[in-house]
Amino acid sequence: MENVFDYEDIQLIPAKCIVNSRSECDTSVTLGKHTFKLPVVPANMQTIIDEKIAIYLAENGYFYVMHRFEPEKRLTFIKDMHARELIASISVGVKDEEYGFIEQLSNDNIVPEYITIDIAHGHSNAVIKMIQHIKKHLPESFVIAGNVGTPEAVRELEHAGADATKVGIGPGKVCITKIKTGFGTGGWQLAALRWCAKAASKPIIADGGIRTNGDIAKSVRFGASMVMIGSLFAGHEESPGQTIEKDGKAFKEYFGSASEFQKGEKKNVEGKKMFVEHKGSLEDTLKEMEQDLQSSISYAGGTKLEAIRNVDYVVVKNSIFNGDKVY
Ligand SMILES: NC(=O)C1=CN([C@@H]2O[C@H](COP(=O)(O)OP(=O)(O)OC[C@H]3O[C@@H](n4cnc5c(N)ncnc54)[C@H](OP(=O)(O)O)[C@@H]3O)[C@@H](O)[C@H]2O)C=CC1
Ligand SMILES: Nc1nc2c(ncn2[C@@H]2O[C@H](COP(=O)(O)O)[C@@H](O)[C@H]2O)c(=O)[nH]1
Repeated sequence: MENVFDYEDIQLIPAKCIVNSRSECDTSVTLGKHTFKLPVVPANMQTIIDEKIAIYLAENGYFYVMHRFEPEKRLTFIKDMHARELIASISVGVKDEEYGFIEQLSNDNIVPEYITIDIAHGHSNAVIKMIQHIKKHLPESFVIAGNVGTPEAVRELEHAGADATKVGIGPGKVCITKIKTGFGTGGWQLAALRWCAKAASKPIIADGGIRTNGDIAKSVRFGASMVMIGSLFAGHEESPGQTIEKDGKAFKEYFGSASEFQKGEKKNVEGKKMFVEHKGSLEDTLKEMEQDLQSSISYAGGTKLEAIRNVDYVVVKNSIFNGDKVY
């Protein structure tokens, strides 16, 4: 594979501005039958999202994906979201019991608007079978399948019926897949996204490796319809993780879905736990993301996200931070 690069290696090139204020720029995106305020979704991880955050996001026009690590709560969750006239967006795995769960939803006519098949190595017959099972029993649900890192995988999952694919194996902040297995898109996630996007005929969600708000615009430039983010959404007042205090400063836990902390055992561990600085309210982060993305659209010379897709770029090989820390 030629031209391998990652987020920090790229700068997008400005085009002539056509707005008088950044507030004229529209960051909304349509995925399936619904339009959302931002092309950003907090990761479906237990220290990133819970029921309260899901309700907040849905009520305020943001996309969300609930995690799958309390399976017994999913049915009530969908019913509760629908009772509030909000979209229901859940995750499933591929183990035997998940087949029964999908059939139960179908039998009870409970149809989540979005279902994300969330496993580490999504280019597999297990995921293909689950896509087909969901499409057979819940044909109205929009199916996001992942995670993958190659054009072949994108094509196969789309062909099986996935409505969108999720790209990113190993670029996550609490991921240790790249270290423990030697595989993945860690270190070249943006190039992998471009590679996959060229093969895709349906939306792609870029997952993992976003470290700054500018990386959202770069993901859109290289083919993402939506971006899934964990670490930037960890550490908020509302975040589910445990809070600790160290040297008078507050920190919150952020752990991988394949970590020992999530699994409760040391088996096939591919994730770790870290503590991130407490960073105020989720609402402020979402607002800042929107403003930064509006600014990105203005630099792209347009008024909508699509403008970013056509801008030129340069490869600056690890130099955009000029040796500075990110923040
Ligand atoms: N995006 C990423 O880079 C990664 C994300 N994760 C996250 O961690 C969570 C747990 O993922 P996962 O372990 O897949 O979920 P599960 O523990 O639910 O495993 C799903 C199924 O896939 C099998 N499986 C898992 N990994 C592989 C593999 N490399 N090759 C073949 N079969 C495999 C498992 O069997 P068995 O366990 O017996 O092998 C199991 O049957 C998910 O939320 C996932 O998104 C994990 C790693 C990487
Ligand atoms: N390899 C692993 N990847 C994981 C694990 N838990 C979650 N993830 C992935 O990371 C992203 C979030 O990345 P970030 O850079 O924004 O923090 C998440 O959406 C998953 O795809 C894990 O235990 N191991």
